[in-house]
Amino acid sequence: MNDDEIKSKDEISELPEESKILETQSEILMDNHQRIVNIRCVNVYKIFRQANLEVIALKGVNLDIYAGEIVVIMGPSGSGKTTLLNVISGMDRTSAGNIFIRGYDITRMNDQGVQKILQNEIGIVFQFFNLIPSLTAEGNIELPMTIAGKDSKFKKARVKQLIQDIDLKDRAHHRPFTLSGGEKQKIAIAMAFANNPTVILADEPSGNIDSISSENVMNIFKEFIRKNPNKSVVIVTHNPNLRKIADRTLIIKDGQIIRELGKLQPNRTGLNGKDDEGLQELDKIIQYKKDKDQVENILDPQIRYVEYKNLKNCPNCKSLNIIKKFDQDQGNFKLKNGQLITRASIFCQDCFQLSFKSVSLFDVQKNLI
Ligand SMILES: Nc1ncnc2c1ncn2[C@@H]1O[C@H](COP(=O)(O)OP(=O)(O)OP(=O)(O)O)[C@@H](O)[C@H]1O
Repeated sequence: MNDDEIKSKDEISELPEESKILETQSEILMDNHQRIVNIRCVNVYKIFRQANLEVIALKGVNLDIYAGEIVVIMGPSGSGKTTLLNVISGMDRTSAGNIFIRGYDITRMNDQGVQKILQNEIGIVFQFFNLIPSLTAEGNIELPMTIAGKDSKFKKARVKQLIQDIDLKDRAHHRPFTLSGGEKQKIAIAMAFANNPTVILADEPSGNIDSISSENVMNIFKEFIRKNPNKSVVIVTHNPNLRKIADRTLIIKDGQIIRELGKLQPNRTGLNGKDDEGLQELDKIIQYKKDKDQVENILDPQIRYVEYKNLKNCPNCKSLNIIKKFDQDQGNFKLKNGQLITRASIFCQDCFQLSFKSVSLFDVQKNLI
């Protein structure tokens, strides 16, 4: 069944006053190539403030997600992926910038308007499934429709269709604790589809399931877009396998989209193949962050001096009377030819010269005592 057959005109007229005004103001968004834009972020900022601490989680994100697309968002831990999904869904408010969902600017809506958009236009797949333990698979799938006020005849037909779509007929009456991770994830996806949203947002949908279930999840998303070419799926993940179904992959780092990768070519050797330049670059970024964290852990600011075996003498006067340490200033880690380069400083207690030497992370790890 094509999901568009389900959404009635009445549902649109149910939208609150404020969003109705916006609907008449904003036509369907199109880009320069006449593609329909289901999600548009314009210079989006999100700043978290806690006491004196300020974290800029999103720093001016601009993006368009088109109808018929599956877009994967990847990036190192803490780069802003979940924050981006949260502001797109309206679950969290932006600090600045605009977000349009199917033409509605949700940043200009009151909470009631955003809530309606969230109910009608957006389906969210959570990493930890978020199922109600006391309800059966069917009961969980029905829940978003009950919240949206759908009548029982509609709900019954829709649940039946969704259970069939996710191939879980024999588990329909089971409660979540009797289901596998993969089955729970399928139900979570059916819940996201329930109200026939324009946009599906999934946060690490393969995070807590095995690889076969992960393939199933990919197939469900692919099938959803094939049947509904006017809809979009956005997936945040660390799992490069999900790129297999992505039309585009956006790389986010430090709250900014820094790169866009296209569709994986079927003739390429594989996800980690030498020829997948973009993914290699992503690996480097993720590895860089991991290595940087690791170095920062080793270089505990409380421990000011670390011994570096390779440096025996002062480069200036060759004295052995030297103090060696790694420079821990922020920004002193660089990625060069795939190696994380940091800086060792050598202070000579005879000639009082301070010298520096670039060392790779490999050397740091090997030579630290
Ligand atoms: N509620 C919050 N209060 C304060 N800081 C937050 C909050 N939520 C996120 N952050 C910070 O914002 C930044 C981005 O976090 P976010 O969870 O979006 O990253 P992520 O890319 O999804 O990470 P991961 O891959 O580990 O899930 C991080 O520095 C995080 O600590």
